[in-house]
Amino acid sequence: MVARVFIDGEAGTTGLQIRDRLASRSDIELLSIAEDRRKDLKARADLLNAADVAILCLPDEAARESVSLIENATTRVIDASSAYRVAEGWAYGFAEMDGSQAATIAEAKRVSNPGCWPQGVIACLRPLISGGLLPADFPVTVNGVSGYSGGGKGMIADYESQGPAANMFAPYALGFNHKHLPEMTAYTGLAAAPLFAPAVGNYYKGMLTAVPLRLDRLTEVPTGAQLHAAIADHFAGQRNGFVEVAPLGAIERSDDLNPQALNGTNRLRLHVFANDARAQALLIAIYDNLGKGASGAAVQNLNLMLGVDQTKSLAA
Ligand SMILES: NC(=O)C1=CN([C@@H]2O[C@H](COP(=O)(O)OP(=O)(O)OC[C@H]3O[C@@H](n4cnc5c(N)ncnc54)[C@H](OP(=O)(O)O)[C@@H]3O)[C@@H](O)[C@H]2O)C=CC1
Ligand SMILES: CC(=O)N[C@@H](CCC(=O)OP(=O)(O)O)C(=O)O
Repeated sequence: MVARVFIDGEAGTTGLQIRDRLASRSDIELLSIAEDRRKDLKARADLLNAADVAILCLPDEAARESVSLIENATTRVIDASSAYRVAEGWAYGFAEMDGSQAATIAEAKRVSNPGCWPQGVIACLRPLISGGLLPADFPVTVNGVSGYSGGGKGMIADYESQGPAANMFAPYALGFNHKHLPEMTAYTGLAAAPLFAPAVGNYYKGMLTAVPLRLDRLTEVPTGAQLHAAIADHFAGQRNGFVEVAPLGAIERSDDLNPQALNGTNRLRLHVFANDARAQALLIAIYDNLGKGASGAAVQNLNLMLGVDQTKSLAA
């Protein structure tokens, strides 16, 4: 069967990348909107209702509008915005998050694609909190750097107009109220929001999240080997998953800790570093903010929903 897919927001950064990934697929018919009617409610409503799956690559408010325009019971939705990440009735589209999440996504009518930042943080912390190595009320700080494409067309234009003169490393969200905090908190299993201090680098795409841990606060201090084993075990059972765990403390190539190392792929790689004598550890995740952080994850979720037994190449 050929599935009809409409990408609402197909001219944006995420939408274009999804289009590129689906263009050569013979099992998918892409429904496209005329350039001059991209924001026309009637034209969007017609295509949203004609689609088997609608992928929303829009600002939050426009994504909510698209959902409200769907009048039939058959159109399934993948929303790339942050409108529905912790909403009732929506499956969170991080397939490797738990053993059962891929099946939940496969059955869902409404899937919310994760934000780019939370996936790395959830991948690092969820196994440790659910495995009892860290308590839910552990005081967590998250740092990270993203390429400027994370800010969409507006930020891309801004950085590209400045070129090398643009800020190399610009911390932001300094009111500590970033829009990803609710999903980061909910799916890590933390009792309260972490202190999240992200930054944008002067490069196009690629992301690194870092969670430093002061373990000396705990009565039972896990070793680096125990932290690493809990994370590695958590992801060991993935079927066709894209999360990989580097050996404990391993930096095998100089490029391993480069935020751009997995650009152009749907992979997400985790690293654990530790000093047991000091009871300190650092958890790092590396991935492409436009790959596993957005378009790659959306295509992975689409494949699950369509029952495509995906190979690495289908999402990457
Ligand atoms: N970039 C990233 O790394 C990630 C982005 N996301 C999320 O995905 C969504 C899309 O982001 P991104 O692609 O970066 O954003 P862009 O700004 O690059 O693209 C958004 C697109 O939506 C279009 N649009 C805006 N309002 C409407 C409307 N009312 N009707 C129809 N089209 C509309 C815009 O039109 P126009 O071209 O005229 O501006 C634009 O083409 C956002 O919610 C974003 O937060 C999620 C994960 C990562
Ligand atoms: C560098 C940069 O600005 N990144 C964006 C996140 C991109 C993303 O994941 O967006 P959604 O949650 O809307 O899907 C930000 O921090 O707001």
